[in-house]
Amino acid sequence: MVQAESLTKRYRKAVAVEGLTFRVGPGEVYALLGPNGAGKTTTLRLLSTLVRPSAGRALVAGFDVMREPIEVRRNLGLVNGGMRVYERLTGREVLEFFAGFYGLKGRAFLQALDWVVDLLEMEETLDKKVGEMSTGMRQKVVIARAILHRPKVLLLDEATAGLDVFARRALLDFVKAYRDLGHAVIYSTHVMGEAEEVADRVGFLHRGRLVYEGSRDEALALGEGSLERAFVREVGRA
Ligand SMILES: Nc1ncnc2c1ncn2[C@@H]1O[C@H](COP(=O)(O)OP(=O)(O)OP(=O)(O)O)[C@@H](O)[C@H]1O
Repeated sequence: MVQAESLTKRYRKAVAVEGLTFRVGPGEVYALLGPNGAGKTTTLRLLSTLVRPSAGRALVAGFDVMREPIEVRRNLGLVNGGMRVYERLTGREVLEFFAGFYGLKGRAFLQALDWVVDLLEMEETLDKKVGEMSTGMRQKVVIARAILHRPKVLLLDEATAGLDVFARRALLDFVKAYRDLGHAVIYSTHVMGEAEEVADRVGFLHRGRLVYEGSRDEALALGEGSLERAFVREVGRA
């Protein structure tokens, strides 16, 4: 579902991502782990066609991010921590607005709406203004608008930032549920405990390079039960 080969992004003064090669299959959560500045956000921006690679290539659902950006976007959902939502609209209005971008109108929109409302248990957000919602409700609206078109690939970038314990729980459960529908999920975070829970495989990013990749269980064994220990050990060796 996602295939990156020697993916590289250089800025004038910095190399954000260098020679990344990894794959994520259907029904798999791949956790991209690294501290701030490791290159996680840049990797997700490259995959979502928001920035162009300096070298290498990436395919999303079989489409090339450089040559077929529209098809890539059609097959992709992106959730950032701290995404803003129009405060004056209700949940339903936000979703209707975004559905328009995906060409979901009339019956198709209502079907998509039913589907996300069921999946995210967000009935109560539909007639409420975003400005009057709890952070957990807002987060559901943010996720719902990212998946209305049922993307095969879902990218989450520090998506639990600023969430309380209930909202975080709901998000982690949603990630697993979305994976169980057979979709590919890339979960980027610096919070190792979250990856321990949701990841099938993990990749450790350090200064733009993938320094380790393995199944969650392999990584846990490497760190004697702790991903954080495994991370520190592998980064130390790199
Ligand atoms: N537009 C840009 N121009 C110049 N340098 C950039 C740009 N975007 C990112 N970088 C640099 O690339 C490196 C990786 O940044 P990136 O945001 O991808 O890291 P990250 O792992 O997502 O960290 P964070 O969690 O802080 O966003 C950093 O050194 C950053 O300063």
